[in-house]
Amino acid sequence: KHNLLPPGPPVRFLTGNLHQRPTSQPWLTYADWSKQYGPVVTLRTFHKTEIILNSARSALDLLDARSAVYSDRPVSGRIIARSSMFQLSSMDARFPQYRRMLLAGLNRRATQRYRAAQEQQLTVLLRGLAKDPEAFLALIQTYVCVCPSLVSLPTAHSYVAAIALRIAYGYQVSAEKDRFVTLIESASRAIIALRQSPFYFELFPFLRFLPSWFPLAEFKRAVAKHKPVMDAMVSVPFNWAKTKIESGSHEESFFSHHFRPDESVGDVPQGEEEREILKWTSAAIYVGGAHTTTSAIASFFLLMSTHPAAQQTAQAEIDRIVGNGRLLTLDDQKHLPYVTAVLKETLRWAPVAPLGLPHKVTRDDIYDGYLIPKGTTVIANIWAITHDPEVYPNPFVFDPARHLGETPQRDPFDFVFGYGRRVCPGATLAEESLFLAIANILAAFSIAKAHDAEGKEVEPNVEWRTATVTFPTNLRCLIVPRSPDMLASITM
Ligand code: HEM
Repeated sequence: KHNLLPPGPPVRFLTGNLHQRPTSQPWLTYADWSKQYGPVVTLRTFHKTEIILNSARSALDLLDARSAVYSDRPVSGRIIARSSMFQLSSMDARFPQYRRMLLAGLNRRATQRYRAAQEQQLTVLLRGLAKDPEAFLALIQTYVCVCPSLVSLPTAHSYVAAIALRIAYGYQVSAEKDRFVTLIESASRAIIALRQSPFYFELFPFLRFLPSWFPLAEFKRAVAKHKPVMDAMVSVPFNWAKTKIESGSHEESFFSHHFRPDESVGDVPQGEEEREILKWTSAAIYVGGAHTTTSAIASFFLLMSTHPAAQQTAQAEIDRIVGNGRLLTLDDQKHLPYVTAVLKETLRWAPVAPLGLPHKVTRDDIYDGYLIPKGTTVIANIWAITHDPEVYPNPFVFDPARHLGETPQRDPFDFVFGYGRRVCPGATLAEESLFLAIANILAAFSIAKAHDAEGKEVEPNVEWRTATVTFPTNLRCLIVPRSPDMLASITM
């Protein structure tokens, strides 16, 4: 048995499971397969092996407990986004420093530095929501670049974009068509376009050595086309922030905290390589944080519109704490367990990254008697894990109360932010930005199902985008201020 891979759907000669690979919401198909083949499922495509972990136990046993060998990334991603923090090999000499820099700049103590900026952006968000709730929802979608027809809408009011850029660089998003937001969104679209490139390149990475005029090297031409905007995404904000620091007119940020303008000053000299790492870690804050947090806020709107009782319970809790209508801050969180439970349940019910990011194992391993060969891509099916009835009874029911009481169910934060040495370094910041957003939105607004032209409620008909970061599309709901006074006082 030790030479056997974990079970999986039957393979065809040469192409393996290619004919069965799901093209839409693969996490659902993988979860179905796990009922037949067990929680650890093998998939083969030509010579490539992928192992999908569909249970909490297998994900924690392998990706967390054996993280020393399960923390590499597959090569294909590295080809798409060279030097990107997300794809950096765990064997790369720069990896520990990348991680250290991100964790030190984004841990709970460090994020306190950004509280004022977060609260300021929050006021902008609440005002924007009051002024044009419909547009706000469109903006969320624009932000994720799922709908090209919406891309021209102003993204400047986006709470998350603004927070990410302020925290990363101390940059304040300007009114409409902000140049950094536009640039970064163009680069995000380029990355999405590259991900849709021919699959054979992913399967046979050696094709990257073909000259770009070669017929099969289409992907290489696409990389060359998109490279300038992807490079600009990291270097333009970097150069802006550097100039600000050098002129002494900067706002405190992740960047300013790590950047040393003069190499000879300070106890740690800053060389070319360290600057390069800082450039990519700063960009990772936007790339990693913006779409994910936005997706969670979108799911929150959807769930509040369909679960009025949960919404009212959360609002009653908020009203008891801040009857006077002030802005809720992170210091209030300890008094708001139900609101915190709404946040946890939103991320459990609609995990933002249903398949996380792929890991790669760096040496042969044995698990439950099966072989997991060196080089295998290992994917945690986060969606299946947060819908596992053994961990979360009645998993399809949205029930914040499951996270409360003497014996709360397992904290979904243990799963939704990934695992081991690759666990999301922005988890604390994400939790804080999300808490601030949802608590204050609940304090100020009521969220209900959208109405049709005759004023009748319309059942939401959302579809979940198939991508690394999913998102409820076709999202519509009715957002109305709970009371004009309350709104006026918290956005004053
Ligand atoms: C609701 C919000 C978020 C969710 C659900 C989320 C989830 C994830 C997941 C599942 C991974 C992959 C972990 C793995 O490979 O096992 C990840 C990686 C990452 N996330 Fe997040 N994330 C969120 C917000 C953020 C924020 C706010 C930031 C930055 C400030 C961020 C920065 C990153 C980075 C840089 C990585 C790559 C880590 C690495 O490859 O070593 N994320 N995130």
